This record gives sequence, structure tokens and C-alpha cells, in this order.
Amino acid sequence: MKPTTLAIHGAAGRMGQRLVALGHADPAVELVAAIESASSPNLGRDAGVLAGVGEIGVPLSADWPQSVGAVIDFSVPEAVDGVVARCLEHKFPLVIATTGFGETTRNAIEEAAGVIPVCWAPSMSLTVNIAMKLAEVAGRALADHPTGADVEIIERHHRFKEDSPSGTALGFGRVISDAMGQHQHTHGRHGRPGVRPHDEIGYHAVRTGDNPGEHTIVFGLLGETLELRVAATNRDCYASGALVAARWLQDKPAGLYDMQDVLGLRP
Ligand SMILES: NC(=O)C1=CN([C@@H]2O[C@H](COP(=O)(O)OP(=O)(O)OC[C@H]3O[C@@H](n4cnc5c(N)ncnc54)[C@H](O)[C@@H]3O)[C@@H](O)[C@H]2O)C=CC1
Ligand SMILES: O=C(O)C1=N[C@H](C(=O)O)C[C@H](O)C1
Repeated sequence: MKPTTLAIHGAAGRMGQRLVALGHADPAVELVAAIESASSPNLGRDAGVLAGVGEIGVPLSADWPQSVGAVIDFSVPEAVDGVVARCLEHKFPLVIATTGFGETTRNAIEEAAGVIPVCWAPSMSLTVNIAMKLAEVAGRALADHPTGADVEIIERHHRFKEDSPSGTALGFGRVISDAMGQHQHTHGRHGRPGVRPHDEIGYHAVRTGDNPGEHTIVFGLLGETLELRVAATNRDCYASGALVAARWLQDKPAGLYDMQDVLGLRP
């Protein structure tokens, strides 16, 4: 099978650089474009040199290729509408990994997925996506527990992360509220909020050092506690998941997919 040609959007970032490095080492893909913001100080530099793997002949550029097998986006929320519009215009399959954007962008993604295949997931990590399945199972089993089960989601990320809570924490919250029916989403607590209602999921965003991402989901009953914890030790779990998703999209019809589809975790 021919390698999938790839454009990486946000190629000079923390994630972009790991994608360039892993993509360069992967014979199943061929990196053909490393797209960056028009104001990036890295424009013109070789993407491989920046990523620490030596010269690969792909310069960082604000220009888009005319043709490519798939686009992977790890950039900033404000840039995602533009990525979606470009991919729609050129019919490029698209993997969206950026987090922290709002409803307008979500709607644009859903609309684009009527025309092109899109994989959108807040975490490309295999273990995070398995943990989401486990959270769904736990949520269903505890939904009608007589003592009630309090759900708290604690996430830890590096000091440079700009959105909070993480897209993954919100994803866990969606999966659990679909299973258990909570209607309130509370972000941190202070003052005297009173006795904890059961109809609530609590989110706590910790920002510290260089943590590449860690999520703990607490199901607190009276008398026992279940915790699911999933932690990255580096960013390669996200980068390799995104490369798998880009390959997977190749033969897919237009539609909105996520990593549960890519990893075969959806029944
Ligand atoms: N879904 C997943 O598995 C993961 C998602 N993320 C998300 O990916 C995003 C990027 O994360 P990092 O790499 O840590 O951030 P970063 O800040 O290191 O990189 C973002 C890059 O995007 C570039 N950029 C900004 N505007 C642009 C534009 N208009 N066009 C092209 N490039 C542009 C920046 O110059 C920068 O190089 C964040 O939203 C983060 O939450 C991060 C890790 C895993
Ligand atoms: O910004 C990050 O680093 C990460 N962001 C994603 C998120 O917001 O969930 C995924 C991962 O946790 C790393």
C-alpha cells in the first residue's frame, strides 16, 4: 500500500514536532507539508531540523499543498475554522486534535463532515480512549446506586496549556453524564457551595511543570471509591494515535468519526 501523504497543521508546536519526528520514521506515511502560522518565527526552517530528526526537505510554511492524503491539526482554537474551510474546499480528509474551541467551530466541523471524512477527538491516546470505555461501563453500573456516586474529574497538564479543563476531561464528562444523567457541570469549588448534589460532575484542572497529560476519574460512593487514572509519560501516544487516525480515514466515506471508531472500541 502506498504511504499516506500528510500535512501537519501547527507543525512547529510541541505536538507538531512529535508528529514530524514520528511521521518521518513511519514508512506508512509521507510528510509533504508542515503548515504554521503566517507569523511563526520558524517559517522557512526545515521541519525535521526543528523536530530534532535532521533535515527532511519539508520547510515550515504558511502555504497549503494543492493535494494531500490527510491533514492533521494540532494548533490553536482560533485557527480551526480556517483548517476546516481549507479541507472542505480541497476535499482533504481531516484529523482534528486541537481542543478548547466553541460551538460555532463544532458546528462547522459537523457540517464539513457531511462532505469529507473528519476524525475529531480530544485525545488521540489509546489508553485514554480505553479509559473512556471503562468510564462508560462504570457510569452505567453506578447510575442508580442507592448511596449515589459522586463523579469528580481531575486533570493535570503542563504549565503552557491554555485551555481548561482539558478537552479530554470534558470528553470524560460527556461520556459519564450520558451514562448517569448528571445535568450540572461544576468547575472547581470555593466559598461555601453547600452539600454536594448528586446531579453534578466536578472538574479540577491542575497546571504544573511539564506534565504531558493525566486524568483521574473518581466515582465516590458511601463506603467505597472507584478511581480510573490514565497518564501520559510523553506526547508520543497522542502523535502516534493521530497518525493511525490519518491512515484510517483514507478509505472512509464522508462522516464525523472519533478515536473510538478508529480504535474499534465502538460496538
Ligand atoms: N487530541 C489530542 O490527543 C491532543 C490535543 N492537544 C491539543 O493540541 C493543541 C496544540 O497543542 P500543543 O502542540 O501543545 O500547542 P503549541 O502551542 O505548542 O502548538 C500550537 C502550534 O500551532 C501554531 N499555530 C497557531 N496559529 C496557527 C495558524 N493560524 N496556522 C497554523 N499554525 C498555527 C503555533 O504557532 C504553534 O506552533 C492544543 O489545543 C492541545 O490541547 C494536545 C495534545 C494531545
Ligand atoms: O494540551 C495538551 O497537552 C493536551 N491536550 C488535550 C486535552 O485538552 O485533552 C489532550 C492531552 O491531554 C494533552
